[in-house]
Amino acid sequence: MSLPIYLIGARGCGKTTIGQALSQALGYAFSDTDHYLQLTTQRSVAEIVASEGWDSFRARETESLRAVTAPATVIATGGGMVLAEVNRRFMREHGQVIWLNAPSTVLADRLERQPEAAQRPTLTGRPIAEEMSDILRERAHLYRQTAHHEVNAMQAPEQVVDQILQSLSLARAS
Ligand SMILES: Nc1ncnc2c1ncn2[C@@H]1O[C@H](COP(=O)(O)OP(=O)(O)OP(=O)(O)O)[C@@H](O)[C@H]1O
Ligand SMILES: O=C(O)C1=C[C@@H](O)[C@@H](O)[C@H](O)C1
Ligand SMILES: [Mg+2]
Repeated sequence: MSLPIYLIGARGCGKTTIGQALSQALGYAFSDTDHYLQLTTQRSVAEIVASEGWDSFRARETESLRAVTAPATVIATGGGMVLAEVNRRFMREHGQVIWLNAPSTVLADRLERQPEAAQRPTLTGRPIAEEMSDILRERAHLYRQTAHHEVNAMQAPEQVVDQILQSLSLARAS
């Protein structure tokens, strides 16, 4: 049985972009916990947070992780999935976990180009460059301790996918 592959990392590191390409390369299904929540609630992340608050969003996020977990599936997780110990343990126990790592300056640049504010509401109210620097400082150790493999997410998407395949000793399906 092929274990699920979880992609973790901060906003803008490419979990959705790389996850879709990786799933195609492997012939796996693709799921995204943020998209799953959007579909099942018919609300954006920003709307859920505005009406219920972050704690409720985080609880829903934990449910979404369990709901999308399936064999032969690449799962793009929300940037804050690693905050809860229960989520960190679940991912390590149920699959292979990949951290897409890039400096905060690169992440902030990508998010400035494509903010998608409905799915990425501000976490701190601070300018994006400062926020991403703070977020990585707070979370880097959680991404590191949760991941089985760390991949350089500054490379072109095709190279990121190849590095993940090499890390997992998996060949491309085609
Ligand atoms: N390796 C890459 N090189 C250049 N640009 C990239 C790369 N990966 C992703 N991007 C771009 O960065 C932006 C954010 O990517 P994406 O939405 O996949 O990130 P994410 O990790 O899923 O973010 P979130 O946690 O907010 O869902 C997109 O505009 C995407 O095209
Ligand atoms: O880094 C975070 O805490 C978040 C990342 C996004 O994927 C969304 O899950 C949400 O905007 C929160
Ligand atoms: Mg995403």
